[in-house]
Amino acid sequence: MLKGINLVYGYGNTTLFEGINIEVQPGKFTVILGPNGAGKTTLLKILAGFLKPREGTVEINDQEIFKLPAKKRARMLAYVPQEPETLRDYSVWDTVMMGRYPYQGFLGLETKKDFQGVKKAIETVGLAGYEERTLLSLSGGERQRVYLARALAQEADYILLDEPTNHLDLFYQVKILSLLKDLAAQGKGILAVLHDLNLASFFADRLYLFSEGDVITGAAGEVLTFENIYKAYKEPALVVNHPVLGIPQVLPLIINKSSGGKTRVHIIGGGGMASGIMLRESQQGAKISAGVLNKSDSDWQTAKALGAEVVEEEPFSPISQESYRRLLEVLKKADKIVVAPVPIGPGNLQNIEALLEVEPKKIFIVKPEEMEKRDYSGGRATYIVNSLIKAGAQKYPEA
Ligand SMILES: Nc1ncnc2c1ncn2[C@@H]1O[C@H](COP(=O)(O)OP(=O)(O)OP(=O)(O)O)[C@@H](O)[C@H]1O
Repeated sequence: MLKGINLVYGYGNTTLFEGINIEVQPGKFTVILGPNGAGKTTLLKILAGFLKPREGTVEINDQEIFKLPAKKRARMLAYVPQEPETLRDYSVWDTVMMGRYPYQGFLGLETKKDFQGVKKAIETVGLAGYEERTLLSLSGGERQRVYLARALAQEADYILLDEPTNHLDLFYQVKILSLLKDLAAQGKGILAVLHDLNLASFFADRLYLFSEGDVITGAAGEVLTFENIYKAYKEPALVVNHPVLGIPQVLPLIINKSSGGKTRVHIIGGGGMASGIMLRESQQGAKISAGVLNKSDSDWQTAKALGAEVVEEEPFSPISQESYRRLLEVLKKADKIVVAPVPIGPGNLQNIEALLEVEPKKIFIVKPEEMEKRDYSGGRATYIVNSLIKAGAQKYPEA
């Protein structure tokens, strides 16, 4: 196991992070995420033994990394930088051969094993035929694969990589991350700094998300939540569960937030049924509100991400008197109220009952003809909706 224990670091008088603990397990693919300048590269360099922390220590297989002789350390741990500070124009072959240095004696004589290791590493990253090319003649993505090949040739137990995909096209990103995942499956401990939350969600066994000088850790489903992402990046994003893979996928908001609009649209939803409507109304310039929604519900996340006013309750809690009072206030302010095609159980029944207190003409119901099918309130919701329609409520137009 590679462990960073109670790490404290800062440059000059500043403190970048304090008391960080991180574990890289053999057989696992671990990923560090976080905003620009959070300290990801710094942490990686500390774990690789290149920077000494102000406090805390790094242990590799129970030995303190800073006490290990360089060659021994290099047999245990390989580091793949983003781009080395000074780039000498070595050939691809010679660069990858540098990975064999920890196995070579004083005279640096290359053995058959070194030769085979380099050849195999170059093939693995898809650069066979490039052996004689020099680094400066390569594209950024090809160069990145050379550094990865050098780390593979090093045959270390742990591979630490700083943004190994940042120059790669989407398909090479997936290829390289799949390769790292395979290496983890073969028993290596892989730690990579990534920026792409969705690829991290797919590939990582464990995530560390830098957030306000600390790290949030766990599996993708635990770390990549609306709240954690907002806390770390100070930006709202939609987090949706991938329908097939069942992992979180993060969509940055590249649409208008709802703050500027004049028309107030309130949306009653839940369970993701209202997210599309919220996005549509928001894009059309409405100032939206939503609720009552349970916190962390996917519609709640969307509403929050869009900057909507949300009447909210704790997860799985019924609507309290206070929330109901707030709901009525928000409904009265709204110019338009949209009822999404949600199943109506006891919680949402109160949302529907509240509609009896507002002007029916401003109510729009999605697929009212299917109301009965999703009514789990013993017919009460259908009765209310039908009477609202009689009094002037309308069908919400399909997108
Ligand atoms: N040698 C240095 N001297 C002073 N400040 C530094 C030094 N190296 C990094 N920093 C600062 O420390 C902070 C963290 O840098 P680091 O490179 O670890 O961040 P990062 O999370 O990897 O960022 P990015 O996502 O932009 O690559 C940044 O504000 C950076 O400017």
